Amino acid sequence: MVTGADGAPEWRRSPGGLVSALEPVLRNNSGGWVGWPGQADADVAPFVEDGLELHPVRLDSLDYERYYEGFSNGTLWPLYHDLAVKPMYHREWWDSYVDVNRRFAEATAKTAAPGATVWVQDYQLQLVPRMLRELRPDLTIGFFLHIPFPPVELFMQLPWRREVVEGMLGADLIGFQLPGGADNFMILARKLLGLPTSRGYIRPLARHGSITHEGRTVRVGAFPISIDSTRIDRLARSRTVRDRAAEIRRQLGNPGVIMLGVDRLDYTKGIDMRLRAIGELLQEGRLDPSDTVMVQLATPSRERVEQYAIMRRSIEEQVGRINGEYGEVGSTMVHYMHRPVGREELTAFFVAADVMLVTPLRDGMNLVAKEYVASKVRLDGALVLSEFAGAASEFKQAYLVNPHDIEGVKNAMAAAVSQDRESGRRRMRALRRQVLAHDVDRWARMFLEVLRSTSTQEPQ
Ligand SMILES: Nc1nc2c(ncn2[C@@H]2O[C@H](COP(=O)(O)OP(=O)(O)O)[C@@H](O)[C@H]2O)c(=O)[nH]1
Ligand SMILES: O=P(O)(O)OC[C@H]1O[C@H](O[C@H]2O[C@H](CO)[C@@H](O)[C@H](O)[C@H]2O)[C@H](O)[C@@H](O)[C@@H]1O
Repeated sequence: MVTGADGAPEWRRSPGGLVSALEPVLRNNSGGWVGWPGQADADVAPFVEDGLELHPVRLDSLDYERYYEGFSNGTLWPLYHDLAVKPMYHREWWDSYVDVNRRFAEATAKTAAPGATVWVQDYQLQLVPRMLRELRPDLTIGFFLHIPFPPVELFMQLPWRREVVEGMLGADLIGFQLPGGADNFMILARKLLGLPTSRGYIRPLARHGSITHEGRTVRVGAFPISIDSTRIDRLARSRTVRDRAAEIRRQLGNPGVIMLGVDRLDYTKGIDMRLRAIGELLQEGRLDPSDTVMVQLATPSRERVEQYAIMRRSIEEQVGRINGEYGEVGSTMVHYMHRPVGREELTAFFVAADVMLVTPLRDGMNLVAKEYVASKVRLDGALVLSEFAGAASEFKQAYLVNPHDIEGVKNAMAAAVSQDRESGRRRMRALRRQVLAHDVDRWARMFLEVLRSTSTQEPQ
């Protein structure tokens, strides 16, 4: 919820992959959504918006600071993203996390029909499965983690590690993006809680693991999330988007190469390193500033968290430096926008871009990479993709890079810029086949099928 120009509250779609992925799923399953209204201190009664049933849970300003900015994004986010910055451990943040998780569990317990299926989403709500099971043992509960689950040696830093793992174990099925995260969780359940677990590695979608906990069997699996590929493919083919893409090219001065980055402004996304790589390629004469343009769309995110503010300053400085050195009157090298754009506009940027740069240091999946591929209906374009994004496990035909190896990133960018048409088309065709066959609807169906099958099984 945001305050509109006339001072009245308005509803806007939240940025980020979780909402993009789940909106179509809820619509197709006629489910209700229990969530926070997106504005602190707002008292909002349950309502229906654009056909979706929404059940707001109130957060006050202190909850926002301690639970959302604090424990969720100052502790868990960096801890689960390979310590990209130092996680902070504060007892009052943890207390707030427990308190807010309890409120979500209570709101859900009140809302859910007898025997309903509840699907709890993401790291902000890891305690809800257990709390909800205590309140409503009749429910079937799934939990999905959208971000990476770290190796045991990192997770063990968390002072409340036991509580978090036990919280998640309240679910009947715990889903991760990749088998690696699921395996990490299984090892942790064995080592930290001494629980009996199945052996052998987990495979995406097919091979699941199981953990025995308090007389129940908890299933664990990998379910790589995706996008509404058909919708994006259709949007990219529409006249409006194609015309807008052509206009964007013109507005950028019809350069030979348009490079694009689209990210929440987050230190995990590797925006700074991709700018550094561009700066060096220009300096070495491997990119022609008169024929190349970079567009970076950076959606504002978690702006009051200190590390995000630091990152923003550093990125804006880099943009200024590159433009200062290589820009000319009437032709800017890096076009940087720090505001969200509409879905059609975003798709037009994907259609216009010759090279897409997705270089996170660590990322659960990265839906932007999938959206770019789904938008490339003419098989043009090239995707430079970090090996540390979940999407890399499906996108072998991308230009895969290690974002810690700047020379490797520069070489991949240079190769993507100069790829020959036929090999580029071959790569893009293979990427598109993957993303069109594995859409978000399939992801949700697979998860929910396994979840429903758990409610009928006997404990092992
Ligand atoms: N409409 C719109 N969507 C955006 C914008 N920036 C990012 N997104 C969407 O937010 C999602 C980002 O998801 P993902 O790449 O998985 O990374 P996340 O931000 O860590 O969830 C994608 O669906 C993007 O298309 C924007 O400016 N406008
Ligand atoms: O709600 P915000 O704090 O603004 O953050 C936006 C979302 O970011 C994260 O997205 C993750 O989920 C994506 C879909 O599964 C995945 O592709 C991406 O790699 C993840 O970073 C976060 O997990 C969500 O909870 C946030 O809503």
